[in-house]
Amino acid sequence: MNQPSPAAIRKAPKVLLHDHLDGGLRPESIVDLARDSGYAGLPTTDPGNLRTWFAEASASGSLERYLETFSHTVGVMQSREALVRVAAECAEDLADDGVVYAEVRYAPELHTTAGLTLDEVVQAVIEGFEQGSAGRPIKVRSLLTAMRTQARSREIAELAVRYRDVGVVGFDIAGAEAGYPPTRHLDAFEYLQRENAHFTIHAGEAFGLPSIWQAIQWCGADRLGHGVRIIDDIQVSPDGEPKLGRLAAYVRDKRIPLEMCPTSNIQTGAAKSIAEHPIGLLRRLHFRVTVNTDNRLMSDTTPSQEFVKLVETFGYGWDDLQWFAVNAMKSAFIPFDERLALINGQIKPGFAKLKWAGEAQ
Ligand SMILES: O=c1[nH]cnc2c1ncn2[C@H]1C[C@H](O)[C@@H](CO)O1
Ligand SMILES: [Zn+2]
Repeated sequence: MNQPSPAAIRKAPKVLLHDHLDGGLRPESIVDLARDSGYAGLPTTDPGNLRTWFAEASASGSLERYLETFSHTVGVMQSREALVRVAAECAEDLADDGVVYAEVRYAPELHTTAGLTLDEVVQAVIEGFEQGSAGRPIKVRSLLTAMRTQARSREIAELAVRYRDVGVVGFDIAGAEAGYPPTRHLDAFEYLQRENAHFTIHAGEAFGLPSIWQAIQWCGADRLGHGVRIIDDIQVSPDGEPKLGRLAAYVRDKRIPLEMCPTSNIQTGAAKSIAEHPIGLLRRLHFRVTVNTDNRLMSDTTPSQEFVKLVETFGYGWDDLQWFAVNAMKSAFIPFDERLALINGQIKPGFAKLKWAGEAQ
């Protein structure tokens, strides 16, 4: 079996569960949209400099500072046309990078300052994903996010349920984590559970175990956004023997998916480096780990790039990469039969072809 090169990783069928729509704009489009809409707040109107600006401004070591840069992307995503364009380009860029299935999230409440209704926002994004996916081997679905610092989670949860059969597959909360625990939005989560709806919660990124514990045991999260701090509940003895605390054991036993985003975690200070990122240990311990981008613009990354970094750092081979892709597909919020069809019809055959490329079968 050959080793995964960056070019081959790009061709591999990938699955993305944690990617923010307002964190993945093309710099060229931000400049265009700012000009068309009269948004005057950009730090520069040169697309190359803008790309560098986002990456540098996002690498402060603090989630709160990381989130400040979103004012510029959200600022140019206030019209139907802008949302359709950004969503279509998102689907195109992910398909170009070899992603076969993506759940892309955004907060509808952030896109209403120029007068769009929440429904109009959701419809525009669905339309954009459909446009960008047409004729490309990718399926893109929406997750609706409520901002945990605001008080609209129940309303957004209801919106997610209203659009569940036409492209929205789940719900999430995001934004500053410290001081805004998941239980603040318990009403929304209980509503979603009664509706048999799916949701993930950003937890264990900028706050520790209590946030993860609440997300799972109080709120009933199906998946964890990041969840890196679960490492605080795992002790490794000097001889390398791991000991899992009760919460870590629960997360592993229940196969709760961790939506890990290595580059973003380094920028926000949730991990020191790729080599020290908990993903290495969690993969070894067979947690249900998935690999994601979080914000391709702010983190100056792509799904392939995240895998390239992991291959370089941990020496992962094709079997590891396939394991991450299958884990992610199993954890998606689309129906079981559709997940199975993607695993057997696209992911496994795609990896088989790459693994043995150039070698006798
Ligand atoms: O990694 C993150 N943690 C918490 N909140 C985040 C992260 N990435 C993006 N967000 C916020 C900023 C966006 O405006 C919002 C909706 O996508 O979600
Ligand atoms: Zn995120």
